[in-house]
Amino acid sequence: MFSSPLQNYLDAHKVTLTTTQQKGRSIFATHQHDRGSTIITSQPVALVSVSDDYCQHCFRQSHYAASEHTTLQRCSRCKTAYFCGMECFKSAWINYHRYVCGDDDWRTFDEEILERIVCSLIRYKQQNTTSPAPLKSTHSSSTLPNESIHVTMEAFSYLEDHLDDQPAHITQQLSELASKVLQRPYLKQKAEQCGISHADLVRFQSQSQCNAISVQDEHLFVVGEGLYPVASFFNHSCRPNAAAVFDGALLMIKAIEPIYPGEEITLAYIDIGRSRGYRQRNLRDRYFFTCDCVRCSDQGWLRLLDRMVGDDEEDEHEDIANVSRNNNIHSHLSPPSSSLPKERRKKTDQLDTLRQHINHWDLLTLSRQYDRLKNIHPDPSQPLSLGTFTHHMLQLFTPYVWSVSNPDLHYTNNQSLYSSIPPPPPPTTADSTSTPPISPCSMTSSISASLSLSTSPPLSPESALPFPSSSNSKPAMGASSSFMNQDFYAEFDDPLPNFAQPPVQPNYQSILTKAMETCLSFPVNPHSLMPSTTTANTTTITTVSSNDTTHMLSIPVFRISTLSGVHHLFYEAMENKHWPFAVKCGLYILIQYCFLYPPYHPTMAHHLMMLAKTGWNFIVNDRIREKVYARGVRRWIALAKETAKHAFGIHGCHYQEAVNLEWLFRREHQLVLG
Ligand SMILES: C[S@@+](CC[C@H](N)C(=O)[O-])C[C@H]1O[C@@H](n2cnc3c(N)ncnc32)[C@H](O)[C@@H]1O
Repeated sequence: MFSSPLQNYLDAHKVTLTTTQQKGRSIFATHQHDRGSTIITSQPVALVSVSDDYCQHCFRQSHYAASEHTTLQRCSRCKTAYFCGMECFKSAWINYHRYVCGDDDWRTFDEEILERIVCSLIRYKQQNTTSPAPLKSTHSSSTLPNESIHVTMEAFSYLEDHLDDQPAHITQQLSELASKVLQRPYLKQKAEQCGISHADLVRFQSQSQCNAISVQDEHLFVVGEGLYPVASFFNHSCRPNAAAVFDGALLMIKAIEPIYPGEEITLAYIDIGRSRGYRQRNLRDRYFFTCDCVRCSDQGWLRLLDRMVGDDEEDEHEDIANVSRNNNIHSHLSPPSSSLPKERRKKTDQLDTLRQHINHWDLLTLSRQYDRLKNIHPDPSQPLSLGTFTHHMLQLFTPYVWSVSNPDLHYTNNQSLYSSIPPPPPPTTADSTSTPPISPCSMTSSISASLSLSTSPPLSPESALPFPSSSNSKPAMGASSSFMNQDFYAEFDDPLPNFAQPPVQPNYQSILTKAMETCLSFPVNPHSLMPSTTTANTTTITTVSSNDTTHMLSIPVFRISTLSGVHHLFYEAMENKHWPFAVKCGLYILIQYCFLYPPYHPTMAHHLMMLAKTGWNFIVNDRIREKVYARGVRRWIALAKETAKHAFGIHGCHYQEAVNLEWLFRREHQLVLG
């Protein structure tokens, strides 16, 4: 039987394309895909950059992925486009740049995507021998067949367009756009010669709207938009088992759970950290379906979640939520709601309320109380506060969420997850016999943060401790075992807390179900200051304001509105280097993410890395020596490393940063453990 290039390509990657009645074409696994494995890569048929900081062809800052330095070169003709090297410049030139180099015409985003689709199609139809080189992976040395242009274009020909579902005014806009693009001098004649009509362009644009994907850099910032035909076959779930991450502009679909033969492989098209109302509206308006996943369906095991976090869009602070939430996979987010001055004032008040709650949260006391070994749990007759909620849930979620499904994290033998990864070189260059000072991690206002090893003064003379390994000398590069095999993570084997008795089954689903049931069992405070359209848990504290008037302040602990606000405060605190405050925000966000995202989701890996760095800066800058904090930071580093390894891969910046931070922590841990 004849098999097409696309079929062969999918077969080689152990997946199959099947049509189901409910979802149309869907991708199913034919073999097991381990967590962290790259299921497939996908080449774009059209790609638009929205950032000048990256090569406009491959979306990297340098031709050499490992290099931290930007080495972009400017096109000498138009002096506006940047490329990382000659190879990318040539490919971009063949693709599209030759048509627009020096052309000052302003194009909308949709116009540019459509032009690029038409250019790719013309080139393919004309069987042009000067094809641009496909994007290459810097991450893997896979022996699987690369995606040929035939595979990409065959997949493109099948893309869902939903043209019949588009409202009339949108169809009209698509038609106007198609006419405009067809007027471009470099397209008009060629399109005609290739038999590409106005109706085709209308369809392409409609396809683009329900298939295009936001391209993100490693820090989850959106750097462009692309139409990736092969990746477009994956359907959506609000609890996906795979995620799209990018190696430059090359899209990689990674398994974030073990996926077994016969299982459908799903991605999230929208940010799953949003309310049910927001998700449903976006999926309906842009993708024309009603989600029936385990979280959205009335029968799904995760159905309690939206009840807990609030399922109305009103539960969200749209503008606050947008501060750092650009991690939705598919683009064309609806614009943020208009912010009237009154609305703004309300939100500022809500942030102030949150700030007060976080200031009242006694991190040290609660960290000591909610120790898994002590089996403390909050008074079931009182509503939970931000602090009690966070510390209570931390016992249940970490490290079990990660470790139950991952024997590596049990650390019962020396073959831990480090066994194949050499430790980083000691972070000193000048004198290999002296120990460099302990230093904080740099955290700029952006999410991007890297280890800064040379700028900060030593913590104290005692910080220059020898390595805590059996010998007092530094480990040789590449020698992992003597460095990593102590019971550094022994506390991960703590017993379950009392409230998880009888023991929850050792799988993620039962832990999460137990956590949701526990949270919903706490009483609700009726005096909430936040929007309240559904039942939500709130808490009350008594505070004394500056003019000594006692106020009752209450917040809904689990709600997405609260998460959005704390998210905002987390970034604010990091920017102001207010580490204790940032740590509290980071812990609360982690717990909410444990509910909202699968544990190996890229958003989770990214947040864990931020939390690890925040924790490290807290103990270093504030010269903290409490053992309970050291344990916490150690845990965040381990989990950041573990999650980043699976979500982004060991070549990604998060994993490398976690390895470096672990190295620093281990070197200093005698100091911080006292
Ligand atoms: C990116 S495409 C995915 C592939 C698509 N099923 C196809 O046949 O080409 C997106 C479209 O797939 C369908 N789809 C994706 N996820 C779905 C889901 N969970 N339930 C129902 N339809 C879904 C919707 O029609 C949506 O507009």
